[in-house]
Amino acid sequence: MEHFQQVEPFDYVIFGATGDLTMRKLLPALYNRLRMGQIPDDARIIGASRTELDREAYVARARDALKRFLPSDILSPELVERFLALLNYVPLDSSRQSEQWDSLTSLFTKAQPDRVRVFYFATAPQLYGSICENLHRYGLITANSRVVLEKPIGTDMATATAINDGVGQYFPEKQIYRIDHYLGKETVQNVLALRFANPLMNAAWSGEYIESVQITAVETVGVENRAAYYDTSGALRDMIQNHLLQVLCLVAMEAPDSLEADAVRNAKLAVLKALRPITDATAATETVRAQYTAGMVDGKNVPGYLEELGKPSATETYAAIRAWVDTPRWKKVPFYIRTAKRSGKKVSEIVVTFRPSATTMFGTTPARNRLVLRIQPNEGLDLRLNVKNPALDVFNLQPANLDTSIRMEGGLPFPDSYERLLLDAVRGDPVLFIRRDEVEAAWHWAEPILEAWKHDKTPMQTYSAGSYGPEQATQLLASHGDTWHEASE
Ligand SMILES: NC(=O)C1=CN([C@@H]2O[C@H](COP(=O)(O)OP(=O)(O)OC[C@H]3O[C@@H](n4cnc5c(N)ncnc54)[C@H](OP(=O)(O)O)[C@@H]3O)[C@@H](O)[C@H]2O)C=CC1
Ligand SMILES: O=C1O[C@H](COP(=O)(O)O)[C@@H](O)[C@H](O)[C@H]1O
Repeated sequence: MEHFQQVEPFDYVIFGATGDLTMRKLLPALYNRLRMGQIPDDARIIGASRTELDREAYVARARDALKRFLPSDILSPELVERFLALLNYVPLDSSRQSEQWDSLTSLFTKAQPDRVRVFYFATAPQLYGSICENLHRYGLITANSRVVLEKPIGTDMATATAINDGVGQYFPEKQIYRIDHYLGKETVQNVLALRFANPLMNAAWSGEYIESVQITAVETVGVENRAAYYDTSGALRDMIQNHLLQVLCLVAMEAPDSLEADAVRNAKLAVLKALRPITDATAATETVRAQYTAGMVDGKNVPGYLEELGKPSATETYAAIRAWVDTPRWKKVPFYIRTAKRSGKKVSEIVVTFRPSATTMFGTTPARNRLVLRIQPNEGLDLRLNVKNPALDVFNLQPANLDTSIRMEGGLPFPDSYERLLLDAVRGDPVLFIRRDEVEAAWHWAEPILEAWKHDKTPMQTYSAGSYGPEQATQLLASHGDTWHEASE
């Protein structure tokens, strides 16, 4: 099975090796891929960060992280030891020139020059340029090297350009892998299968049949220990400019010629470029922003955003936007996007509502067909159709739901989105990573909204933690005769 094919031997250098992302996501994901037989025993994972640790101390941290972030039933002592044997650690301030780099370069002196080398930047984006400069200075970049960039790629166009220029000076675009973990989700990739492998869907996938699209990613967590980062970001930068626009692209794009990286990225780019600008003049009617106040989530009282932060802030923890894709396919189809912290539940989904049937033969108007693609949790899809109500002699209708779960073969749990992406970088397959022009097109659309918000064109609303969001978000849809789909429906 291709899914379980072993990749070629590689060296993965993780900058930011002691950080939250590495411990919570990257090491557990790599362990899981070793467990699946995809990582050869002569692969190497080299952690680098400033904290002075020897290899043993780093391995102890990694061992704890696996225990903490993976279910115990998948942690076999033998596999854990095999995984830990791949680890090395180098204390290194990667943004400065120093002899500390010699420890890293010495690990590569005997390495075959064509062995795959992945440099993963799990650290602050302002360091990316100087890390690349040092990688170049110390002769670490080879023809078979790739660099993986974590989000955020900037907080606006100017900062994104600075990051991309800084990295682009040392790595050609084809060696740069900008990660968006939503593209690593199986159920997000499934949008392509559903649309293009099913003539039934493909034929109906346009404004002729589709009335509206909703893309939701809401979560119960607040900003917790990431408050310092989040307050400089907010819902639009943190989730919409990247993850949710990428999902929108997959829903709205024209069929790519193939699944080759540039074919898919060109198709997504065309969507991003077709997004209707939202400006100071339209922000008030097309966008909603809000902050959570104290409330109850999962049966527990939780404080409001400003209380958590301990200072005033104009950062939104909720955003809802009515977006328009100005292409012939999507004429008159609103795309509603929303994201929230401290929502009543954690749900990511795409809801496609079809136009009503024009038939009058049943006396009543049939309910609209509706397709719900559950990204998470309960990964699957649900298609609402109309059938005859069998309990009645007269022709009356009732809704019938074709609901199916998407499951892993053999009942395996869904892989974490990082698993696939981490190894795609080794394989040299950038299809699920973001090209520079996509990042820029996304900022081109998002930045004027942020500007309008800065000018207070859209008032900051509030919502209670644990609720569905502010009333104004309901109004955003009501003005088009729509309602948000809430996952329990
Ligand atoms: N945590 C998460 O869930 C997510 C994080 N990200 C992104 O991933 C990146 C890392 O996030 P996160 O792990 O949370 O952050 P942390 O603050 O937890 O970790 C930052 C890491 O960078 C290291 N570091 C800082 N400065 C240097 C330096 N000059 N040279 C070498 N290493 C350095 C730190 O170690 P030391 O102090 O020892 O140097 C630490 O290992 C950020 O860009 C973040 O936006 C993206 C999505 C989710
Ligand atoms: O990138 C991010 O995503 C998470 C939500 O990811 P999910 O896979 O759990 O839906 C979000 O919590 C975080 O703020 C954001 O930076």
